[in-house]
Amino acid sequence: MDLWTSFGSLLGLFAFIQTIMPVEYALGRLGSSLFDYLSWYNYFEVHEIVGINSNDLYSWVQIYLSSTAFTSAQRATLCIPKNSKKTNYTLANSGKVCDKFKGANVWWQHISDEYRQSQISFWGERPDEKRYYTLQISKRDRDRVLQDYIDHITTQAKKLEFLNKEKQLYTNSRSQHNYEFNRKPWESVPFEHPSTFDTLALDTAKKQEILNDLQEFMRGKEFYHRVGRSWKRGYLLYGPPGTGKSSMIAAIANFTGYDVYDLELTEVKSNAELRKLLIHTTNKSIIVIEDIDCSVNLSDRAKRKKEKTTSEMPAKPKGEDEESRVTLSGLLNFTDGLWSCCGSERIIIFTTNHIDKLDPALLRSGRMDMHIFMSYCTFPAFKILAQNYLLISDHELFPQIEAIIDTAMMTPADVSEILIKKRDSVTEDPTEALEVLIEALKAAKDKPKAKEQGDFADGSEGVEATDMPQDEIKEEVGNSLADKRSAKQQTTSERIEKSSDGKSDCERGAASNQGEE
Ligand SMILES: Nc1ncnc2c1ncn2[C@@H]1O[C@H](COP(=O)(O)OP(=O)(O)OP(=O)(O)O)[C@@H](O)[C@H]1O
Repeated sequence: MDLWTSFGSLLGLFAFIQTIMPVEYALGRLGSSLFDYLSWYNYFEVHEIVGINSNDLYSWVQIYLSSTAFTSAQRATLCIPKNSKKTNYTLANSGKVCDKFKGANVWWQHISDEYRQSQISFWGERPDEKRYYTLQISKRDRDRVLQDYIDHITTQAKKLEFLNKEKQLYTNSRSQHNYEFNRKPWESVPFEHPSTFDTLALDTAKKQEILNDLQEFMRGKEFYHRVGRSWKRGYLLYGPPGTGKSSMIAAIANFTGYDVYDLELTEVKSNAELRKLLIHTTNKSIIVIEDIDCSVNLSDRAKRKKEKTTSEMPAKPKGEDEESRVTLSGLLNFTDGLWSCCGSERIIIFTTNHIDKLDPALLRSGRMDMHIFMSYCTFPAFKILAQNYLLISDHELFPQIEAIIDTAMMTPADVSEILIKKRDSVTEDPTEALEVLIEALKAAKDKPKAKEQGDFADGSEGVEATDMPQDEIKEEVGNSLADKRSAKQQTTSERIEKSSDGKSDCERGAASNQGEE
């Protein structure tokens, strides 16, 4: 009798439920609950949209599943997104893949449902797409691996996203007019420079030292935090034109995967604008100021003060120009002032052909942590170029080249130029290319005398070598004396394009920024 009473009550309850929800729905829910209860597995849905917001986890899962390990899926969607060269791989609708984590098997399925939006828009009711992933995991493994697995997916996806991200090359160079209206401090294009540490002609030990330094820096988050320093590193690249300073920057960008901000200092009107530019750079980036000696008047303050007192020129009223242009102190604040800490994992690179012109304050450790001398082409550097351009690692003419290359003082750019013209010999015999190079090296060896007399074949003039004492330079940069000599000697061989007013771009850039102190 009791049984019949209970059955009657159940029917009553069922009738009541039926009045408030459709019967198919009730049966469907009942069926799926029963299925969930009896199944060996748990199912988790990761929706693309939660409420009105996009779900980050959906994107991470998508990136994670698109990694090559998952090309085992039977159904996949392939596409090449606009502005990308890489093929994107995603699970097709209802496509399923299996993954393994900590000994457990998990299955992912991608579902894409079309459904009618409940809201009536201006155009009437319209179908929309509801996309989500279903994660299937055995109940036995769920508590043991689920949280770790989700963390693993997020970490891996972030890494993949960073590696696959197209690097950008930013510049602040634009007219004042645009700047006022745009209010966008940087503009960018995809960064596609092919230079890498493999193609860079540089002594192996020096190359390795730089690579180690970069690696230490990139995994130094804990370290920088522990010692209370902001996570940034400064490199000063100096040496004659054509020794690979720009190529080195590109190689660093390709190695780290960081975006490059090429800061055109002559376009920056004030310290405040410089600060604004700095704030608008992202983490994991390289901020470059090329030819820094040409951008602002950064010559040694002590020297300039001395020059001022000996000259009869009346001093400018204090602060007259401070607000209207970038000053040395503004630049120093940019590199290690309070505002420089507003981001992390940043590399600042300055390049110069005239290290002797820079104020020592700019060179001190903490600002420029590593001073890298880009030298004339040495024999080990030549061997890298020979490998790149002629695909040879040895040749019977190599000893001849080794004997004269150091005294010839030829830049890697000049050597590359000769080898590139003779690249046809790759398919035949590289001997002709090497013979032409030997002739050029011999000619270059005899050239310094002519250079000192300003007797350039192309009509450009040599520049006065600096009178800065060697021990002073050595103290500043801590590199070998011989290297410094070469760095200074390059000033005599530098080619500067003269315009009709007789001034070089460098001279004009520096002149426009003079008198800031
Ligand atoms: N060390 C190098 N390794 C490989 N290629 C080099 C090297 N140096 C120069 N080159 C070649 O010469 C070209 C010019 O070099 P790059 O612009 O990097 O020199 P730079 O020192 O930055 O010159 P500048 O001071 O005039 O800007 C490069 O495109 C590259 O082909």
